[in-house]
Amino acid sequence: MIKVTLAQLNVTIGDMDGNVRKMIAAAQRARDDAADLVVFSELSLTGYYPGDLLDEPHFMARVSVGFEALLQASRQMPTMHWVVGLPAAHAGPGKPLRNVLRVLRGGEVLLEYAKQLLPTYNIFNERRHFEPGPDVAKVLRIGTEQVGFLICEDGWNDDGSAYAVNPFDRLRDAAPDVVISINASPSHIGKREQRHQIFAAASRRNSLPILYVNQVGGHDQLVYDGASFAVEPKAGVVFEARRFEEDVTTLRIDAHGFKAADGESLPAVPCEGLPTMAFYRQQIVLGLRDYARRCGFTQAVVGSSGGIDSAITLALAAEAFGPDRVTAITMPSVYSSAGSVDDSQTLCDGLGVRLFRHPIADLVQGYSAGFETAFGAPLQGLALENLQARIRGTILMEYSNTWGHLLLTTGNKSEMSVGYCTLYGDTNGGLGLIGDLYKTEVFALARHLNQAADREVIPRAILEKPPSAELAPDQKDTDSLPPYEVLDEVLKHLIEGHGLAHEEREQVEAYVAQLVQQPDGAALVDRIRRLVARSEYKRRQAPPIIRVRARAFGSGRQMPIAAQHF
Ligand SMILES: Nc1ncnc2c1ncn2[C@@H]1O[C@H](COP(=O)(O)OP(=O)(O)OC[C@H]2O[C@@H]([n+]3cccc(C(=O)O)c3)[C@H](O)[C@@H]2O)[C@@H](O)[C@H]1O
Ligand SMILES: Nc1ncnc2c1ncn2[C@@H]1O[C@H](COP(=O)(O)OP(=O)(O)OP(=O)(O)O)[C@@H](O)[C@H]1O
Ligand SMILES: NC(=O)CC[C@H](N)C(=O)O
Repeated sequence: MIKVTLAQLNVTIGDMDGNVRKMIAAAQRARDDAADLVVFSELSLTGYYPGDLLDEPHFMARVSVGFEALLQASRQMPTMHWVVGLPAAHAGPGKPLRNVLRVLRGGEVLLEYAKQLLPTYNIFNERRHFEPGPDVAKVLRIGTEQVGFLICEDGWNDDGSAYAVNPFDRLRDAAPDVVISINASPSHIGKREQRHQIFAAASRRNSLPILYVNQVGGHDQLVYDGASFAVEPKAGVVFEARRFEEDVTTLRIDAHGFKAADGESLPAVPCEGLPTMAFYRQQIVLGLRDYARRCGFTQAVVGSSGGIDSAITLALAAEAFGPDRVTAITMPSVYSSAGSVDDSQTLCDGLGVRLFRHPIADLVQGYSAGFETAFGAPLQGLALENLQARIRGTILMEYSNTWGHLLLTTGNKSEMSVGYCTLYGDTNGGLGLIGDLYKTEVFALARHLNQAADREVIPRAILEKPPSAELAPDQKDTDSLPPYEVLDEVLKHLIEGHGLAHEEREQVEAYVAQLVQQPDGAALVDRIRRLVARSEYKRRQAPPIIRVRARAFGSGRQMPIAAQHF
């Protein structure tokens, strides 16, 4: 029997000093639990993923200093093994670095294993910096057990579908008693269940118990949900760590599998994860909190239109920062409905968020007059519509500059897909919270927030009004776009592809198949396809958004702009 402590930590990319402090604190807890080893996540020393910081000599010099500090700390706890992840120099041909795991004890490195399968798809880009490790299993005796090692993607090819190499093959030959897998696995809807399924299958096929340790926390657009777990060949997933939080937990491993630190059996792990909207909420709140914390923001500002997008953005910001740290600004123009101000007031009163009023009619008039004087033509049509959005965007940026608030942009995935937003206007901002949610999902999230709180967090008037940009008289989104129920299904078909879970994919494909049978249905799909392609330039200039789906705009969908898309 050995005791192992999984250290699911929220490390910060590049903060080697802070990460080492966190790792040492977790190791001390492991020592207090009399653990034989403490396991940290993939690239735990640097945080995942450092990107081109890996090319900076200063960065790698700080990695060396941090690693020395870990070695030094391991001398103070001489009987315990530390499993740490870091980038390490590679002397052979190819890239100068490898993504490695080292086992330390008493100030010595007992083993080094280099990641073999380097993900370079979707949001991952590891082959840009790392050379793959050789197809060799590394196993070490720790106490009574033989322990084998894997790093994240190494465990994702046991069905042989993605790479020529399957690291499980060599590992199975080496026949360890248990496998430690260190990971940095970002979450999106369905990801936890996908991990369980892949690792339960690999555990069964190879007859190997596996302990899977993930990092937790938000890093730019990605959120890591933690949810580290243990899986046994026969029983499947037998343990799960906390989700969206740090967790340092000690388990026992023996010939019969995993047990709690005191030898008791572990509570059952539910198969089902969080319902979709509860998941979105937690993912976004953690993503925002960590983004703001790491960038030094303690307050946020949002333009409040009385519409659903700004309402949900304000509600999530109030949850992440606390309502007293969030400012809303309502900026009515001559086209704004009375509801835009009144509903904003009701919303902000309910949230406990301060609402400022800054009408823009005079500014619009002043700009228009200046334009006409200078150029001899009036501002009209789309240019006049966009001017309102840009004046609002400028006021929000000036507020942000003056008081140091993070401006949250409110675009959802439906409008970002088709470019239904004004550049340098409502796209202004530092971070988008709902940019990976389709408009129909924004409504569903609002209903979820109300249900969960058992009150109208999002007032009924906001939930029930037809979406409108209110930039022209009696304007409705449906004047320019198909109803969101239709648009969203077509967009999922065009954008999400294999990122959709099986059931949702079937639903979407069936919907689109029947739509194209309708008169004008095929033309509508074509029109939407063109809108998506043509608005790539807007998405390239848009702020980062928090990813909740497998295929989010940003690094996960790298499309050319000046190109023929179909
Ligand atoms: N490929 C390309 N690369 C770089 N720039 C490109 C470009 N194609 C056009 N452009 C430029 O982009 C600009 C046009 O884009 P932009 O100024 O944004 O304006 P535009 O896309 O023409 O109009 C904004 C649309 O969004 C709608 N809207 C606005 C605000 C809020 C909401 C809402 O409900 O949320 C909806 C509005 O009703 C209108 O349909 C022009 O300067 C054009 O030259
Ligand atoms: N009258 C307004 N006062 C303050 N901000 C506004 C106003 N109108 C628009 N905005 C800002 O611009 C964003 C885009 O708003 P718009 O109403 O044009 O479209 P939307 O995508 O339907 O958003 P929402 O559902 O929040 O209304 C809003 O979310 C809000 O941040
Ligand atoms: N860091 C990694 O290797 C992550 C890749 C892996 N397939 C995941 O998303 O979990």
